[in-house]
Amino acid sequence: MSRPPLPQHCPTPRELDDLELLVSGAAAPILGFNEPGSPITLSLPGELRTHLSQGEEIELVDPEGLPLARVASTLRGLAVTPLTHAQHGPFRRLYVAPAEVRRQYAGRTFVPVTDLVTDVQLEQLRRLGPVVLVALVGAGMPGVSPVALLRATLRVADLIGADVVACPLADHGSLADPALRISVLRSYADGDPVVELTYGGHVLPELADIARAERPRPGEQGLVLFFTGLSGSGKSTLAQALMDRLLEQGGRTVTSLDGDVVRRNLSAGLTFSKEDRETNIRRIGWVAAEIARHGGVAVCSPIAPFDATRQQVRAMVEQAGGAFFLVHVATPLEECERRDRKGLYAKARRGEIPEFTGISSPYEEPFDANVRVDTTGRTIDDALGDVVDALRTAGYLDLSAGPATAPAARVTEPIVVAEPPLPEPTPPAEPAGRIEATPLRVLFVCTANICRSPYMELRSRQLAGPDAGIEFASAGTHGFNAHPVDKVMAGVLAERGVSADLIAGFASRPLTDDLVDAADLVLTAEAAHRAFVLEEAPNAFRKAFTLGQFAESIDRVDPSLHGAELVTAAGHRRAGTAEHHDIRDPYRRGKAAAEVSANQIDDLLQSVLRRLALPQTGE
Ligand SMILES: Nc1ncnc2c1ncn2[C@@H]1O[C@H](COP(=O)(O)OS(=O)(=O)O)[C@@H](OP(=O)(O)O)[C@H]1O
Ligand SMILES: Nc1ncnc2c1ncn2[C@@H]1O[C@H](COP(=O)(O)OP(=O)(O)O)[C@@H](O)[C@H]1O
Repeated sequence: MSRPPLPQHCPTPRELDDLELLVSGAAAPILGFNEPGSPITLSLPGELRTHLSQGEEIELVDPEGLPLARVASTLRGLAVTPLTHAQHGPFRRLYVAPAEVRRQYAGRTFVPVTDLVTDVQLEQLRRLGPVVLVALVGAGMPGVSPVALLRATLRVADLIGADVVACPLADHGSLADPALRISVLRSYADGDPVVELTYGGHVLPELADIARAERPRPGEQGLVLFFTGLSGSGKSTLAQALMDRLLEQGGRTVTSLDGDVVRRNLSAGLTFSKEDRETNIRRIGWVAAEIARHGGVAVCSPIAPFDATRQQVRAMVEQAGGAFFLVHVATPLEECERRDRKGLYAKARRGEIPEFTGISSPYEEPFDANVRVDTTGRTIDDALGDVVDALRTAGYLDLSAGPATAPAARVTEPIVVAEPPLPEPTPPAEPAGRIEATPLRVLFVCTANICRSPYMELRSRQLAGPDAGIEFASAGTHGFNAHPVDKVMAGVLAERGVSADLIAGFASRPLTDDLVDAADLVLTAEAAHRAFVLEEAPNAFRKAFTLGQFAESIDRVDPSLHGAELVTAAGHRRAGTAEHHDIRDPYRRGKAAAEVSANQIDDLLQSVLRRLALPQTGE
């Protein structure tokens, strides 16, 4: 008698990478999922957990349904029995198991690579002798896409006569990740040296084309504009108006995924149950992500009432390399019902339409919207202006010179879509009744301007408020143009109450002499950044400090001094830089590390901002 087929489960990309580590022996001594203290975990739906707990097996399949392994519950965790190996995918030949790597490359130095190699790193590699570059390509690990990392690492290997191995080590966002990384690398090196690359330098010119393709400017990156809100809130109207602007401007391919239209085509036959709504939104998300993957703009306007489903769409889009921009059309229910354009609210109130959003089915307000627009009592153009402004500030699209709101500029202003101007930091509104009219300009500096210095800048703006008489900006010694805040750090900022608009409006930039010149005070994360600033701009000597050093220095000067006077005084009584002043880089070290750095920064900002802010008149 044939046995009934095993229940199947398709793991997440991260879990699939972990499965490969387990099967290849790279994770040894970890042998299965969910072992105590191990970050290699598999999360399963309730019914499959029950199945396992009854001593039955389940089958893990890849997204195409190919069975990869069987899993059974044991005392240690979930044991894995491999079935088939993943056989396709770019550069598959480089995914060599540790035992084979040891056989081929014994005696070499092993160097993990997670990003495009820099000039400084190439020199380091040349000094190491014969090396094997281990490209860590697991989910969330490389700074570029896995295929780009492998293509780039092969080029570097050509330059120095090295070999390349792909290792699917993923980022689990866990405190156990560093230990796992060491252990996995040891399984390849087997006693041969493992050397980490130093941080810093400029991406090699030989890799410039890969860097360019991987890090498109916001004006070239695929973009999903997702309008969510109640029926009648104005989603379709605003989405359509925005589409028109995009089309009038030209230069991008634009696809509309309107709620009603999708319901008549892609999602025909679905009901308005929670389950069917989720299916509907995931379909929209899937199509939108594919559009973004190829650099297009998708404009979506379904109700999308559930936060979790919207998050799934965001993840799909970001996974495809696109940007996800959420517009909450926050017109209140009373206004939507007053409009009742299609007479549906009246029917819903009479009980003729079951599960009607806002009446008999929930709408979960987004907490992560890039912009929130209440259309009550406003013209369409006016409401659309909020969206256009937010898109420009975030650096995604500049439609501000479009014909609809600026008729005078219609014929005179050509618009370059591919390279939108970087958003200027918005100066705080002119404070009334201040002692000094010119604000103090503070520039924060770290390496890439995506993690520590954005945290310092945005948190300072929030803590100091608009009336402190201080302008905050940030830049990176090795910053790229227009990258958003690192996701983990953005989460910490949001949890600490920094507004979504502020976070979304951030765009990274490289440090320039002009930025240093324009600043009254330069505060860096580490002493190395301060040294970099001074190398480029030696005259900045008296105004450049590490944040910790500045906090210590201001304790030494007259406590009645504030603002620019305080900076001058501190410049003459500076504390030395000390290692304990440095704020360590939490990038890619998970949430806990980001919080440690954020706490350290918060402590320092508390004392620094209080002294920098000018006392209010009348105090
Ligand atoms: N029960 C119920 N609840 C909400 N809406 C209803 C319902 N039944 C029909 N309609 C009409 O369908 C439109 C919403 O479809 P969506 O696909 O956007 O909804 S969802 O995102 O799947 O929740 C919505 O259109 P919009 O007004 O454009 O939002 C309604 O016209
Ligand atoms: N400022 C505004 N922005 C958008 N729509 C508005 C505005 N003021 C009034 N409306 C009207 O509200 C209705 C919104 O309907 P629609 O765009 O179909 O909403 P939804 O797609 O969210 O169901 C339209 O009749 C539109 O003319």
